[in-house]
Amino acid sequence: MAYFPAFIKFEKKRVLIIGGGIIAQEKLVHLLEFTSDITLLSKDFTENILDLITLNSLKYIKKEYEIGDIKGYDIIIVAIDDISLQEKIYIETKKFNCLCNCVDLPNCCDFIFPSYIKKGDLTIAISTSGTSPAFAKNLRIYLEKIIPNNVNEFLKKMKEYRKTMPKGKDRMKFLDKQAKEYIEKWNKNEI
Ligand SMILES: C[C@@]1(CC(=O)O)C2=NC(=C\c3[nH]c(c(CCC(=O)O)c3CC(=O)O)Cc3[nH]c(c(CC(=O)O)c3CCC(=O)O)/C=C3\N/C(=C\2)[C@@H](CCC(=O)O)[C@]3(C)CC(=O)O)/[C@H]1CCC(=O)O
Ligand SMILES: NC(=O)c1ccc[n+]([C@@H]2O[C@H](COP(=O)([O-])OP(=O)(O)OC[C@H]3O[C@@H](n4cnc5c(N)ncnc54)[C@H](O)[C@@H]3O)[C@@H](O)[C@H]2O)c1
Repeated sequence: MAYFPAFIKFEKKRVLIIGGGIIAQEKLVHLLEFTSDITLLSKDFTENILDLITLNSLKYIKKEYEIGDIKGYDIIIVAIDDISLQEKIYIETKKFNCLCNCVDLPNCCDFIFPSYIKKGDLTIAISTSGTSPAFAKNLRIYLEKIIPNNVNEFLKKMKEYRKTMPKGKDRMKFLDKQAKEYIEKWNKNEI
């Protein structure tokens, strides 16, 4: 079944990453752009993860996973190199009101990580529904090069218009025209 693309508010959401290797590190780096309420639990951690823990004052627990460790968290990322334990943890998460992502098992993911571009208020998320993460990554690299760096300045202007102009058809038309003109200029390399 296809995944519904949504942007999740992380406010008041407690995140637990299980695992302390390369993939846990990649997921951590991405999550840190959106929240710092992240706890890590693992038998061991890479030096880079330990640096990120210190830099962002994150909580961490150095131990082997035991049943019950996921209790109290809202979002669980299972980034261990033990696939059968990933599945067991996913099944365990179903007893709790939380969302789980297992890095090796798309079938055991309530959500998947997209490849994404973030430039100020603009976020573009790319997913291949798990079919080809390598393609998602390379499409992200391609799009990153063509999206103008000053796009957030344009968005700030649009935000101001939406704040100051009265709601209604005239405002809708005006905003649509501004957006259309910005993209036309971008196409003509005039930005
Ligand atoms: C996008 C990105 C986001 C992120 O990680 O934040 C992400 N994977 C990235 C990179 C990447 N992952 C893998 C490669 C090697 C090449 C390849 O396999 O293609 C590369 C490329 C590289 O690293 O160069 C291997 C891999 N990945 C998964 C499996 C398990 C499986 O498929 O069964 C295996 C096999 C493991 C093995 O066999 O060892 C599973 C998932 N990986 C996803 C996301 C989700 C689906 C996203 C989608 O819908 O496309 C999903 C389902 C679950 C999840 O992780 O949430 C990030 C790029 C970030 C960026 O740079 O922009
Ligand atoms: N989804 C993706 O994007 C993606 C991409 C590539 C690889 N993978 C998969 O991700 C998994 C992790 O890869 P990695 O390179 O980070 O591995 P790794 O060996 O570097 O790290 C595994 C970590 O899990 C911890 N761990 C293992 N069993 C544990 C347990 N019972 N309790 C607590 N901690 C435990 C280890 O201590 C280690 O820190 C692999 O199975 C790999 O196939 C996923």
